[in-house]
Amino acid sequence: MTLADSGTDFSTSNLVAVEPGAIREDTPPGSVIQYSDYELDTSSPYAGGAAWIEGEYVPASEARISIFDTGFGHSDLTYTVAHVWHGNIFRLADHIERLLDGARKLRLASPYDETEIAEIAKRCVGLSQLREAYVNITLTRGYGKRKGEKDLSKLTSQIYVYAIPYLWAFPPYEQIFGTSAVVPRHVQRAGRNTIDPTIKNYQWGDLTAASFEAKDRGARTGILLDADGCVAEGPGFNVVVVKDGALASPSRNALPGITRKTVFEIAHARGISAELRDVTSRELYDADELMAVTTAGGVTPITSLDGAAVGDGEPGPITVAIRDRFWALMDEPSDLIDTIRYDVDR
Ligand SMILES: Cc1ncc(COP(=O)(O)O)c(C=O)c1O
Repeated sequence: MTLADSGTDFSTSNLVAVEPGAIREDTPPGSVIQYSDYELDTSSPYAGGAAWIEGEYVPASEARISIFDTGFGHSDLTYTVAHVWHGNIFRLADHIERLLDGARKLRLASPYDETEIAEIAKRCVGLSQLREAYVNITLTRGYGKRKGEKDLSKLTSQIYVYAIPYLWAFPPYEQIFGTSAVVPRHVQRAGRNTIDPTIKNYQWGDLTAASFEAKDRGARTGILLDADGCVAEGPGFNVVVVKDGALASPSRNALPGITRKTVFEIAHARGISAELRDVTSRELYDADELMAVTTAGGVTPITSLDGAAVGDGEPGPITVAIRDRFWALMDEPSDLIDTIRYDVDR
């Protein structure tokens, strides 16, 4: 399938939402990515999306936060996005650990501990009834008693959580058939001495500019370099290069992605070398295979870079093997997954 005949409108957002009201995206028949077959009980106001805002569960459509929250005004926050697949939430503890590590670097105190955050997240999913969900946990510096308070010591931090139908950075058909990327000419990824990209944050100015440039140049997404010309990351994903059977991904100016961690573990379990290190732009263009890896897009083969084929222009064997193993993990009992309880009182 080419991108042109997929029928998708490649709007400027890097996330591809399912149809309004729908809870499933079309997936290629027989592929490893298949939604659960179930119906929502729409008598519950939480059906299809639930949020936790200031100590209360609310239907996602009613979730509102204060305009005075410095998360909004100054992007003074950190967040994570975990996913639920076939009723199992994946690596929630790792997501919360990364969230709280980021908070520590920002000197941002969490109002809840790991266990409490995990319970809230799982309950949002349970209430939503979604077997496949996108789960956002955002920790902001919050707001003060005085409207627009800027004295950081007078702000009360907040945690907001929501579970909604899956939002794909790379929808299933791109994960199966491949996608296209460009290296932006006009923007670089913020470096660690600016807005530290290892702390997951809503500063998306550079990533959004890259998405626009990619669209202008007829590609699906962008792979940003850093100020040294080394590979950083893309709008919502880590980049993994494959050369001569070995994997490499940038050790700096990129988020320590949970999906990338999983990809590396899968590789190591198969005796494939996988290394975090500087990756030069030359290595990007010389790669045998390229992967975009993210919670919101699994393991997606990038089959075209700056209009030229990557390798032979088809999803490569290592990428495909890792992608399939990644999705298989969602159904295997292990300490990577937690089964959601959907039977709790609504
Ligand atoms: C900028 C950026 N890099 C990388 C990733 C991938 O991280 P993860 O695998 O933890 O979802 C994301 C996820 O959304 C991201 O926003």
